[in-house]
Amino acid sequence: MTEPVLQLRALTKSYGGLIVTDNVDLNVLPNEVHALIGPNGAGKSTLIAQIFGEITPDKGAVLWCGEEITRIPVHQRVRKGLARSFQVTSVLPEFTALDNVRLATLASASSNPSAFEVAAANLTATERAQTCLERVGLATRSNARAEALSYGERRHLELAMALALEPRLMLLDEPMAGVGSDESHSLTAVLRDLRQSCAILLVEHDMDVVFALADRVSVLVAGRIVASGSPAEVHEDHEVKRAYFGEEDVW
Ligand SMILES: Nc1ncnc2c1ncn2[C@@H]1O[C@H](COP(=O)(O)OP(=O)(O)OP(=O)(O)O)[C@@H](O)[C@H]1O
Repeated sequence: MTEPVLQLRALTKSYGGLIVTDNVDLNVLPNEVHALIGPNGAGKSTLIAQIFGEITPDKGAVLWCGEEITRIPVHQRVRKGLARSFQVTSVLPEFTALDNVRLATLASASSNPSAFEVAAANLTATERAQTCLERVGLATRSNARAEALSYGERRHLELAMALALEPRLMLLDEPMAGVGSDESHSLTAVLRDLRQSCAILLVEHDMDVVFALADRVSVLVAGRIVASGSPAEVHEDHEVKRAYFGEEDVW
């Protein structure tokens, strides 16, 4: 059986009396797109932050390829191959698209390099950055300053920056938020291509995107996973319809 790249075991997090993540079990297999859906306030972003290491869970475990990483810092997770798409605000506006991606590659570089390693890394970083920009369809914009890119192009740039880390799993929290329908189609195509390189845990409200991309879907309601399965199975799940959508089928 294929070993999951990521496993969550009974992950639990509360704020005061509010249980935001309630005994969550979830796994992501290599090269699958696993969508995490749920209504506003269900706890999706809090779960992603616990996986990435920005928030420490109260109980439970995060396993990376079978190894427990529940309490290790973010940068160590990144070195292991976990990436989170950068927010638009983390793009450096006065730097070119290429330099933004080159900088992202440094996050996975050695922390104490020799001069030879620095020179080699520089060359490799440029080549790697160019390849990443090509993968997301931004090759012709590599020398444009990030501030000159459209909002949709910047979202593509964030993906290129995450890809530069050569991740085994990419965490994407609402990558389509705020983009128009043309850009949404183009980002969907990019994500479909990316899964050849890595697994994706995708938080997304747009069900067309979820159905176009996901191999599996897990549904989070009030901090609990209420269903998990193929998109078709989840679509037919009565508890999902009741808890998430009311009785109406809005898909
Ligand atoms: N630091 C915090 N302190 C107190 N409550 C918090 C904190 N962070 C999140 N919450 C609460 O936890 C719940 C889940 O929030 P979260 O942002 O994870 O939900 P979400 O599913 O990502 O929502 P959305 O789809 O709207 O982004 C919400 O009720 C939120 O108000």
